[in-house]
Parts: sequence; structure tokens; C-alpha cells
Amino acid sequence: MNHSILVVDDEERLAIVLAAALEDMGHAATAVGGAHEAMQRLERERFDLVLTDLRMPDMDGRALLGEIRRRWPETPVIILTAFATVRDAVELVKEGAFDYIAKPFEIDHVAATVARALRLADVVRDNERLRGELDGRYNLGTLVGDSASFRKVIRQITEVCETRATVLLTGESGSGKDVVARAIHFNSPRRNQPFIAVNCAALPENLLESELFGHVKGAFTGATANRIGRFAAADGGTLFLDEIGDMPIGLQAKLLRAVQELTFEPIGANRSQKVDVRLIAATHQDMRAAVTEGRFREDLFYRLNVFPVRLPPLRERAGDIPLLAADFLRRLADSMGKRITGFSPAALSAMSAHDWPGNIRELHNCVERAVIVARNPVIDLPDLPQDLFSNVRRGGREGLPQDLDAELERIERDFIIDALQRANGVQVQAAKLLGVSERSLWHRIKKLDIRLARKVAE
Ligand SMILES: Nc1ncnc2c1ncn2[C@@H]1O[C@H](COP(=O)(O)OP(=O)(O)OP(=O)(O)O)[C@@H](O)[C@H]1O
Repeated sequence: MNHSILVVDDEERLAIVLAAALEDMGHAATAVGGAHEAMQRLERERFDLVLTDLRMPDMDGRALLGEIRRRWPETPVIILTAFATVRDAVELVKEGAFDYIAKPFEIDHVAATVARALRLADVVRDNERLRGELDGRYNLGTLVGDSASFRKVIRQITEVCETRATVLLTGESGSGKDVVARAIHFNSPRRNQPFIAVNCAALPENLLESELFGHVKGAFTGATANRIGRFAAADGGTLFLDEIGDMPIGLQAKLLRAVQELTFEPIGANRSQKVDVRLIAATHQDMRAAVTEGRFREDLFYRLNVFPVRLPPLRERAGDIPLLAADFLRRLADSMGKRITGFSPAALSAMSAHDWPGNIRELHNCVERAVIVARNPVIDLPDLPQDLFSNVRRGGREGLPQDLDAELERIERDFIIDALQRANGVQVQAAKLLGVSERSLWHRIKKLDIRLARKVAE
């Protein structure tokens, strides 16, 4: 497909050379000499990709990236950077740039990075088109989260959903593996075919074998009729093997063959069956440890680990807590017919400081309980479960923290969130309240991945 690309560099000669190289690759490229001019072009035309220099006199690459992310979020941005500023470019990738290219660059490297970005842009655009068609439940856009670690997950899912690669989702219980597996299926070309889930931990070995592969009548006592298994039921669609780490070792050889060749025999059958199935597996276990301990076959692990996606625990994406809580609150209050508008700063800060060992599921339950017990339009501390506070100061001996750094970070986060709330999200004011410079506050907000209070209140 022919794509339109905008190249922004104050070194105009370089912009022109790069645009010419992109034209040679079959794209339509436009070169401009600064960020303001880039903004003017973006207002008028649609671009599939922007390549921008980092340091420019009129407006730097970071500000341009911010504007593009805000106004044209589906357009990927690649940062061009001199070797000396690679570190800044890496920061920008964390802030949402697609990738960076260090100058001087190899044209092959540019071509490969551009191709990757355009593939993603196509998928995102396609997904947008699909958004209206799908039932809306598992659209990538409905997965809540804006932290860097969750954005990475979304990027990975977006990359893989169009392919039929096997995906291995890892993450603690309640971190969203099931939701993500469905999102991958419902955003894949197989979305109109079945999505079949099997919990590999829920059944003893012999029942699981029959569940997965089916059996023929008379195969064992009680097999009174033929039964098709989940592999066959998922033909043409996606098979989700949940809790794969608990798969009995005795069944793993048969599963390996099924995964490798998409061929299996139902129990008691003398002919094998072939299916066309896309596999997604998930586990909360450390699979490498399971392999080392001999609980899981290494060859099967490698077959499943083609495209690993790690779902971060909620405590690693604390910035998403207010967003998720607000989302759950809206839905739950709606469904219970209660008018609740938000959380008090103290409640938000307690939730942000909690460890959430049960992850998003625990947060959901906490909000549900709060909506049930709340007497006022704003959820406050007394509405939250007590155990939320017992974890906040996980005491070591005689009131000493077990992990000083983590404890200090938690206290710092509490104060910053509180100040931002009081200042209604205005950072200059919050900085004054805390007696630090605005720059220092900004750095702390980034470091702690804190969402601004204005957004928190949404
Ligand atoms: N990004 C998200 N946005 C909104 N809700 C989410 C998100 N991720 C998970 N949830 C919700 O959190 C809950 C737990 O998610 P899910 O069941 O997918 O977790 P899991 O990792 O599969 O858990 P388990 O390993 O215990 O089966 C569900 O209610 C789900 O709807």
C-alpha cells in the first residue's frame, strides 16, 4: 500500500534526502524544515507516519510528539536523533513515540523501522474501522490503561492480532490475561469464527484430554457417545489454553503434537484429525522455572512462547489505578442506578498506594463494594475495604518499613497526588504547595507514573 510520510528536520538537506529515499521505497514523502510547518501540514493532510528530528529551534521533537499524540493519536512518530541525544529519544519512546533512529543512519534500518511503523498504523486504522462492527466489548480501545507498561501491551497486541502467531500471555492472577486473549481474537481476521477457552488447571488429566481432543463412543467407561473436543470446536478460530502451566505432564506430549502439527487423535479414535486453530496460552506461573523443575516440557514451552506478552501487575502500573477505578465506577454506578460522581482525593490516594495482590479483579471488587456501601455522591475512605489500609504501611519490625525505598516512594506518591488534587491538576500550584520547583515535580510525576489530577477527576 502506498503511504504518506512527513519528514521533519531543520537540517533541510537531510529531510529532503530522507524524503527522496522514502519515495524510492514507494511512499509519498513530504519534507518540512521545522515543527511549526509540520503542524500546518498535519492540519491540512492526513499522514500515515511522521519522522521527526529531536532538536529543532522552533519547537522540539518532544513537543511535536506530544501534539501529535494528542490530536492524531493513531499516527505513529519515529524520532530522528543524533547519537548524543539517544537517551532523550529513548525517553520519548516511553512517552509514546513508535521508535527512534540514530543519525547517521543506514537506509536499510530506516526502511525496516518505517515498514514496522506502517504495519502498525494499518492495523490501528483497520481496528478503528472495525470498532463499529464489533460488539464493542473487546476492542483494544476499551482496554483501560495509559501507563507506559500497558501501552506496551497494547502495542504488542496490535502487532500480533493480525497474524496467526501463537501468543503466550503471562501475568499474575487478575491482571487481564483473559480479557487480552479475547481482545486478540476479536481483533484478528478470525473474529467471526469461534473463540474457545479451556482452563487446563480445572480438570484431572483424563478428563482434560477428552475435553481438549474429544473421544469416540466406547473409548472408556462412560463414553456413551462421540464427543468433539475443544481443538475441533475451535477449528477456524482461536483456542485459548488458560493456566497452561498447570497442564499435566502426561498430556504435554500429545499437546505438543497438536500445537506443532495441528493434528491430534480423539481418545479411542484410530484416525487423526487436522484443524486450523490459532493458539493463545496464558499462565500466572514462571514457565522457565517450570521447565527447569521438569514440570513443563521445554519443547512445548518454546512452541508456545512464540510471541510472549507480559501483563504487568497493577502495582507496576499504578498510574492506571485512577483510570480503571473511574471506569469501573461509571459502569457499576450505572448498573446499580446510583449517582456517584467520583472518588475523594484521600480515597484515590489510598487506592493508588495499595499493592493490589489480586490486581484488576481486586480493584473491580473494591469499587463494586464501595458503590454498594456509598451513601454520598463521592466515594470516600470509609467506603473502601479495611484491608486496603493494612497493606499501605506494610510494617517490618517495630514500625520499620520492610523496603525503605518502596515506602518512601509510596509516601511521595501520596503527597503528590494530594497536592495535584488540591491544585485541580495545575502543576505550578501543586509544586508551590509541596515547596518544590515545577521541574522537580514534573520529574517526580514522570518517575512515579502519576496521572494528572484533572484526568483523575474525569
Ligand atoms: N485493561 C483492562 N481494562 C478494563 N478492565 C480490565 C482490564 N484488564 C482486566 N480487566 C478486568 O479485570 C478482571 C480480571 O481480568 P482477567 O479475568 O482477564 O484476569 P486474568 O489475568 O485472566 O485472571 P486469572 O489468571 O485469575 O484468570 C476482569 O473483570 C476484567 O474485565
